[in-house]
Amino acid sequence: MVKEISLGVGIAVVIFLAFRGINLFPALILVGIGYFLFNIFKNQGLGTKKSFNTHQGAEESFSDVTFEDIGGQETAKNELLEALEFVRDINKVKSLGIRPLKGIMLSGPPGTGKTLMAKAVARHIDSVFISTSGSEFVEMYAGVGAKRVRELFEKAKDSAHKKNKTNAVIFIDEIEILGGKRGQNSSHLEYDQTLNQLLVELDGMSIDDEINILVIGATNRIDILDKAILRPGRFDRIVKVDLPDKDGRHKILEIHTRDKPLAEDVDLEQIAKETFRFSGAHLESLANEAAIMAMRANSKEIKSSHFKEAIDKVMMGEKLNRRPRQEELERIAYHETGHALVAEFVKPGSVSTINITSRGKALGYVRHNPEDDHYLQTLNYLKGQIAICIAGAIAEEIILGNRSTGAANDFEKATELAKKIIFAGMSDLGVVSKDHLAPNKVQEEINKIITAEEERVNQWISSKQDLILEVVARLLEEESITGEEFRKKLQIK
Ligand SMILES: Nc1ncnc2c1ncn2[C@@H]1O[C@H](COP(=O)(O)OP(=O)(O)OP(=O)(O)O)[C@@H](O)[C@H]1O
Ligand SMILES: [Zn+2]
Repeated sequence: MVKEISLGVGIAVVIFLAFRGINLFPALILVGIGYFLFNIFKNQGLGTKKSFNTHQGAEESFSDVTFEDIGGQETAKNELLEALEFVRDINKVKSLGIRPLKGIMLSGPPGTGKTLMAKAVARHIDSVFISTSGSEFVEMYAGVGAKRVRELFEKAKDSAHKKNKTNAVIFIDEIEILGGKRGQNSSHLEYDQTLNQLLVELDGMSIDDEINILVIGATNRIDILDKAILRPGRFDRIVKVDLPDKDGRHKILEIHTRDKPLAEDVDLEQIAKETFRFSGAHLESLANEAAIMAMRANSKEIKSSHFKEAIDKVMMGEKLNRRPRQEELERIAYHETGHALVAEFVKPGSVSTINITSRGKALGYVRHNPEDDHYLQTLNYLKGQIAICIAGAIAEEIILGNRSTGAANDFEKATELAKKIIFAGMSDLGVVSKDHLAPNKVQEEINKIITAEEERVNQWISSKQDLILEVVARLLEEESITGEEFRKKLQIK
């Protein structure tokens, strides 16, 4: 309606000016500018009714997730529960004059259960749960983001009122999008206002408010957050959520298979061992994929073999349609067998599967039986890992006479490992500082470390060429070979 009126007025002005014999050009420009401004106001929500809607991106729900539904993450869960005492015991907190808990920052890689935790928190303190994402606040027009932040907090209070609750949890996923460092360049002006508004809301919250709001942010880039957001009285609890360890993976698998018919031969602990570096989201998808494999095989139960297939699928993505040429496959087989052989030398019993079926990005792969997760790495361990990394290329070289580009990634990894040795003070350079070591010195030492490993690997591979030929023949036939079978052949040779 407003739009029609303003257009009408514009046209009337133009006609009037035309009658007066005045040059139309400036008038048209004026009308244009008017129309442009009108649109800006409209989008800012000053011109039309629509804008008074509450923030559309935020979703309100009641959370039925409990802390029991979250596998592993014991440290994170305990930290959260401890922090929540403050919310549950609000009267004590008040009487002692303790600063109320306003914000918690969950920091960690994708798929590790940050959203689940926020939901469990909401349930634990019996509150409404409003969730949104940092990306919802990014708009072209100045002020829109800030307005949405205001609306978000209004909505939280409103919902709590309507549901007769005294607590509300606001969950902001990907908070780094709106809470990134301010003032880095002028186009960040919009984010600045949005972030400022969030800080204003947090600072404005008081222990005497009728509704207690707890804001939970989640990010996998805590390094790029504006420091202001993490200050006391804002998101001053940082809870780290890591990839699950073996035990955690086991518990997560139990959670996601509790309603599924598992066959006798399924050993969740073994699966947990084989899914090193899987996130909770990967494990959830693994359980689902295994069930799909069982359905395809017309099986009423999910068997160990279905899990094995599902692990490969989740790990490497869908099988590619394109089958590599025979000579390419052969090269891949030599390469992977090289990795596997050295892995067995470095740590007997560590190979779980060798596979040359091309899946996802990697052409072939060796799956390792990961040992217990460990947090400290010895020099011998790191050297062994370097040897395993470069073994693929060396096998190609010894047997086929040259290396290929397929090993580029392996060498990158080997270089990283060598750097770890150097900067942990475990190389011949002794204890060194990153800042004071000339790059060519570092490179020299990297070369030295890798060359020493190349010698070991050369010997190992040269001494087992017969075995490698045999395994490769088998791989070309069957596409994969199990660790047990591989070790049997290794013992005979
Ligand atoms: N610790 C866990 N226990 C049980 N299930 C989990 C766990 N972690 C993740 N999951 C599963 O993965 C799914 C995705 O997890 P969630 O969305 O909580 O991760 P997130 O850390 O918020 O990820 P993102 O950073 O990508 O938003 C969950 O719905 C759940 O099925
Ligand atoms: Zn490789």
